[in-house]
Amino acid sequence: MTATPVSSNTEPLDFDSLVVLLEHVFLRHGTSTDVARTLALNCAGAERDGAHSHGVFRIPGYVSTLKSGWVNGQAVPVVEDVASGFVRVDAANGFAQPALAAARGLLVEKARSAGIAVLAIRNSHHFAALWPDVEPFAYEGLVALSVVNSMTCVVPHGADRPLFGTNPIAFAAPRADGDPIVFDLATSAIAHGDVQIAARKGERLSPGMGVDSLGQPTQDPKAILEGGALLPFGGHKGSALSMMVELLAAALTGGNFSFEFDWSNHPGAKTPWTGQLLIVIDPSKAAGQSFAERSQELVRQMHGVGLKRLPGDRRHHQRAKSAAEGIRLEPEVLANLRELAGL
Ligand SMILES: NC(=O)C1=CN([C@@H]2O[C@H](COP(=O)(O)OP(=O)(O)OC[C@H]3O[C@@H](n4cnc5c(N)ncnc54)[C@H](OP(=O)(O)O)[C@@H]3O)[C@@H](O)[C@H]2O)C=CC1
Ligand SMILES: O=C(O)C1=NCCCC1
Repeated sequence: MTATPVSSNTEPLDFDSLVVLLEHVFLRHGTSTDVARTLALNCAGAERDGAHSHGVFRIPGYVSTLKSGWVNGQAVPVVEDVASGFVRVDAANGFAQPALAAARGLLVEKARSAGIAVLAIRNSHHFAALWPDVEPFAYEGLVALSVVNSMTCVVPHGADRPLFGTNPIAFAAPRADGDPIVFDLATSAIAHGDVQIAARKGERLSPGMGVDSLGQPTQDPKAILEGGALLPFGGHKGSALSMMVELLAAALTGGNFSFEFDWSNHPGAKTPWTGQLLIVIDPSKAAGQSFAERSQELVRQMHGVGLKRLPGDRRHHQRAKSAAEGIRLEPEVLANLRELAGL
């Protein structure tokens, strides 16, 4: 690894320098070089794209989790070729992204030959944004959908206690002109990371996002974090989607439901120990070569009815801005990263 020196002032960082800095942090806290590289690219990519709830904000959580012994930063995923359209990976109590990386080649090969392929990851920890897992498939002309479950903090619609995780769903599809169509959303009214950020900033949340420890509606993020819980987005509809994520990411993969793991013996552990499912489709097997044209037509029509912003537009705008101007971190955030990296 060639480390580009990272300055200690508030000058913006280029992407590669941020990746190297984060690699140092992961390596210093016991991950293998492959895992360090994979997680550093993922986390720096989120920061570059302005996905702040899953950018460098997450690094202290990764570090405390690695220190706690909850996750194996050196895990070597075990890939199983189980059927013509099915790949299974045991992440071996490691992170989900290296498990996806290990199975990716086989997954794409199967999707291209069978038209569709499923990747079931179990025994894995996902602490990141989900869009980086699906977006690259769309740049290769494939459609991808992924779900991952997290930790119990969401009250199912109509229930009175939390059970589900914040359980995101990410989708990516190619289009003829421009970047792929990508969305990535928590099935809770707000991601847990954004509640933490709001609590730190002393901001109040919009109504309908969470309840306090007595189950009463609250807009105070601290009340949600200290014994309270989140609500699903869209009432019974988001709740049904969150239930689906539990079924696909945990029951179908052999991973834990959000309520099944107990990290109480690992103080500092933050990463949910669950599962993840990916479905990859080769659209050329269905609609022929026309899919990207058809998705472009849909975008054209959406713009035609006055839509200014598609899901993913903000990220791509921020990505271009970061490429032109660099990635700006708060001085204390940068200082903390350098300290964690031992630089
Ligand atoms: N690993 C895990 O277990 C978990 C991870 N997460 C992650 O948290 C992140 C944040 O999730 P969440 O807070 O739900 O995301 P947001 O609500 O911020 O955004 C959800 C999606 O909607 C798009 N979007 C937002 N506002 C608009 C708008 N006004 N018009 C059009 N599109 C819009 C976003 O695009 P754009 O990105 O361009 O703004 C994005 O694709 C995700 O990356 C998710 O994967 C969440 C829960 C658990
Ligand atoms: O923001 C969230 O919600 C989560 N992100 C990472 C994993 C735990 C839940």
